[in-house]
Amino acid sequence: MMLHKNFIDGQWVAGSGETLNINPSDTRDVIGRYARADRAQAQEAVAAARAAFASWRSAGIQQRHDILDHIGTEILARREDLGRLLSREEGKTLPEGIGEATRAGMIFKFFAGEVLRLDGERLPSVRPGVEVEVSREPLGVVAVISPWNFPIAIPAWKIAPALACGNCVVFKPAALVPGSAWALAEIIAHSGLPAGVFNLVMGSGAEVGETLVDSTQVDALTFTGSNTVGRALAPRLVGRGARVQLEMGGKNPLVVLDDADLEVAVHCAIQGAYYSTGQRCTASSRLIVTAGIHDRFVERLVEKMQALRVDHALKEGSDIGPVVDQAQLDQDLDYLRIGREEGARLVCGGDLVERETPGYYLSPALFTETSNAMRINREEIFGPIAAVIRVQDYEEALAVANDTEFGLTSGIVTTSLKHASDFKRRAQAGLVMVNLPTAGVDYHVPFGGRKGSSFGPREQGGYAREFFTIVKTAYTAS
Ligand SMILES: NC(=O)c1ccc[n+]([C@@H]2O[C@H](COP(=O)([O-])OP(=O)(O)OC[C@H]3O[C@@H](n4cnc5c(N)ncnc54)[C@H](O)[C@@H]3O)[C@@H](O)[C@H]2O)c1
Ligand SMILES: O=CCCC(=O)C(=O)O
Repeated sequence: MMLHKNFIDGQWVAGSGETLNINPSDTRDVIGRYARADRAQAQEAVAAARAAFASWRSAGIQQRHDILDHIGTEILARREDLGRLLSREEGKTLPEGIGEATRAGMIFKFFAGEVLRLDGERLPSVRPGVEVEVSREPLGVVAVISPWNFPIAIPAWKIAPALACGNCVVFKPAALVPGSAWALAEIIAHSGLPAGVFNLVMGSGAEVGETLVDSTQVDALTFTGSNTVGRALAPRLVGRGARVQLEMGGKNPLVVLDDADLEVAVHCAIQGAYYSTGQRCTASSRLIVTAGIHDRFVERLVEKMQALRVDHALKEGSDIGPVVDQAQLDQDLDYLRIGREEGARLVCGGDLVERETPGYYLSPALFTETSNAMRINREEIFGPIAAVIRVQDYEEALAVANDTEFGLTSGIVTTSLKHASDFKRRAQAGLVMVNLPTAGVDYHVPFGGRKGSSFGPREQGGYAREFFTIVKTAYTAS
């Protein structure tokens, strides 16, 4: 089996060890061998990025555009294969895997366009005979640290804007999903980028991640992952004057009001809570339902849940793939136990499921009779588990929805324009969804949360430049 190497300063290099990645739908299936970088290699990657910065920052915008556009074209041309690899490695179903690969391609295309739209301002000065220009400059070396659950789209929405704005990149993917990261890196490596502008270092958070975080040659870190890790890293970057952007967990509410269309409500709950095995930062884990529709909603939801097929991610007809690995499965099972101990009623799912292939299969689970104070409603589970919280009216629903330390996405299902408009104004979240699942976002508009979910400027869309550039104000005597 070929060893997939790290990419440093334009060269493919072996690491100090190697990692095997395993298919969570079939644990007998070893996907590949991946080089594991150590501290020294992470430092070499940073040094290469630093050395490449001077010329990349002044590369013409046509060259930058063409390279990003080429990467996007290549990803789109290979989306079926990339999607298959992603699904085999992460466990989301094949349509979801191909969808994510497609999204990554579109992101590179979008940021190719952004290269041409990076604008500045020319303003009159308050002093006669003086002109003012406001321009944007790249930051330097950007470290990209990403999680396992969107192994190609999240790296894409960090790497593409970083390069578009003229930065050099050192990319450290999550250790569970080196395959998708390596495939993306291989496309980037063949795109015509000068050596050192983009570097891939696969390895552990404790070794490679920590090295990037503490390197004084790294000017910015864009991180997506858990709150525990993100919050611990941020002060170290801020402390040495580096920029940091964190996208972290969620405990996203979906409010269902009495006047909701029942089928829309159930569709949003199924999609938001269980697709991608519930392993999305945007997943709906708290279903906040008013009393008048509560019983009908639960009954119909359980009916639909029972029809979901949990099976091998690559099998046609699978709605939900496996949990990503044993550690995440243990966490899910722990929360199922905690929910029961807290007095919640498990009305559906939560069973380990046996299929033709040995994998981490868990049937989608629903708790009812829960309160917002329970741990299952306060802590991110990150699996196919949701809990219903019964409330009396809209005001109570809104208060419960906002009563969380997180604030990534918040959804409502209603036919009332008044409540929908009010919810859009008062939901304490970075993303608000009306009659749509809480998960599933566009690639050309800002993405990010509030409160404990995020820190720093938004990712994606034109807003991405706020993080990846620094503003300069120049005064000229005319
Ligand atoms: N808000 C968002 O946009 C978003 C998107 C996807 C996932 N997430 C969150 O990600 C989490 C799941 O992903 P995960 O388990 O990979 O998260 P994680 O925090 O364990 O790891 C994320 C990344 O950080 C690295 N890392 C770990 N320890 C490190 C350290 N000490 N120093 C530097 N790097 C370190 C990991 O190797 C990995 O690459 C969930 O909490 C989920 O909500 C958030
Ligand atoms: O897991 C975080 C990203 C979620 C996302 O991109 C989506 O819901 O579409």
